[in-house]
Amino acid sequence: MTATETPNPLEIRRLDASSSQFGSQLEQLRRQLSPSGDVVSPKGRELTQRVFGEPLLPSQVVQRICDAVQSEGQPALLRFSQQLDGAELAPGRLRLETSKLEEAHRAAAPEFLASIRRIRDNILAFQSSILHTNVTIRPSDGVRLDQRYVPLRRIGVCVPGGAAAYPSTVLMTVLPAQAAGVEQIAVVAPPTQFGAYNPDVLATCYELGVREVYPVGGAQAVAAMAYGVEGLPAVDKIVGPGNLFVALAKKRVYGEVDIDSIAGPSEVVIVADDSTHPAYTAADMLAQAEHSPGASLLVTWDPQFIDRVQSELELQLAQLSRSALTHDSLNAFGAFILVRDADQACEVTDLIAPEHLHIACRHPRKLAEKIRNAGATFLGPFSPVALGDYAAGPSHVLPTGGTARWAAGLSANAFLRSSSIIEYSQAALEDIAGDISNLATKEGLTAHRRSVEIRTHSPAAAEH
Ligand SMILES: NC(=O)c1ccc[n+]([C@@H]2O[C@H](COP(=O)([O-])OP(=O)(O)OC[C@H]3O[C@@H](n4cnc5c(N)ncnc54)[C@H](O)[C@@H]3O)[C@@H](O)[C@H]2O)c1
Ligand SMILES: N[C@H](CO)Cc1c[nH]c[nH+]1
Ligand SMILES: [Zn+2]
Repeated sequence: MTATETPNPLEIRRLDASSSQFGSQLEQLRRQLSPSGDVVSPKGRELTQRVFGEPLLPSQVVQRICDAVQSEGQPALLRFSQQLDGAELAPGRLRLETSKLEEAHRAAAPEFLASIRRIRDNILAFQSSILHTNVTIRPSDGVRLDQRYVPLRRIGVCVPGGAAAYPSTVLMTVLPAQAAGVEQIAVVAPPTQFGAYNPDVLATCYELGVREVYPVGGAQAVAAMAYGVEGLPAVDKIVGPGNLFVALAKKRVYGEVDIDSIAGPSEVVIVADDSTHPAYTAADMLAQAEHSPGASLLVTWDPQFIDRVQSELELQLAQLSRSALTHDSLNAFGAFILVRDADQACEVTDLIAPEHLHIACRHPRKLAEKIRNAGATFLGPFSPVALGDYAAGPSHVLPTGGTARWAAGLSANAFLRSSSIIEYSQAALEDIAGDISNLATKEGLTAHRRSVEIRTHSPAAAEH
């Protein structure tokens, strides 16, 4: 920016719960964050027009891409990588050579690798301790029931690479999978300096023992992992975050494969009062907005606190390396929400169902108990979201866009499939045979009834 240019003012929307328009304003905000919002930036619209020759919605773009990759395979994957990411990938070998990963690892700074190893230990300690374990019960004589957990065989991980590089996402996806015992892990990241060509991403993959890295991103990478293409065998489950196109593609391929959740653009609701420093709250809002896009919503019952945070935001923004992106993200997706009191703050938070909830007010744990819907909750002034993003142990891959109402964050348990085992003795079957007959008769399924009676009331049964 030159000295004569003035920056756009920071104009974060202000919502007031006492206003008659509050309901519709909040609804509009929720729609904007939702993955079914189907809203894309002007730049994105331009790209769509150029590639597809018409102004399609993101969901229509994703449908075109997934259909083409499913029917044509690798040629469609390469074509979209060229058209959307400007990448000229060779048809012969899609997967990055292991030597590239090894090189990045060798060149990595020892302090970086030391941090990766310490964080790995934190994540593995947490993820291993929450793993489901097999359950056996013997509710009566001759009856044994088991719930058995088996790791998935092969999974695919999306690592974003559009606006920032995410070695932390490699840690937060691969380690839970490894804690669960998954053997085959394929990582996809866009063919960019922030994605599959990022030395930190590659060094982290190598450090964790990942050897399958593919320089593809967006909906085309998700479709390739779901359907399988030459050089990239299909996976059983796709996990990891991404932009709207990645999120919509995961939604679309669900059923062909499993997915973790819709982990789209990052968001935080901060419930705060004057017991926390406004500089902390501003820093937390900026941290989320710098994901670009990233939504930062402050919910408070203290109007002066909002003004103090606004001043802090202006001060701190000027010092950030990603200042312009962060500024635009705050203007587009940020909000100050003034509520009546702590109870209304909980109601509003539950309606938004944010990916991250940071409660930075008095008695945070008490408030947390009143809120049902949040991907991950951070309590008190010294638990910023960045702690969970990078180091604490729970995965930072969390449900976004209101999906925390029903979805959970990624964890080692997401890589386990459960199945039940049922074993009865003849005497135990005889005990329950009458009930089965009654229900089977009601359903008119006489062959079902007979399959039990033949074991309990027949000459064959008498032989046992
Ligand atoms: N929820 C979480 O756990 C979590 C973790 C890390 C990051 N994030 C979020 O993930 C997002 C990552 O975004 P990103 O920018 O890095 O992108 P990304 O790497 O997820 O996707 C980039 C790809 O999208 C495709 N694409 C871009 N514009 C397109 C268009 N107009 N049409 C079709 N395809 C298009 C391109 O192929 C590109 O390679 C951020 O919003 C960040 O907040 C979320
Ligand atoms: N806040 C993102 C979604 O939870 C994760 C992340 C990675 N790096 C920094 N932050
Ligand atoms: Zn973050």
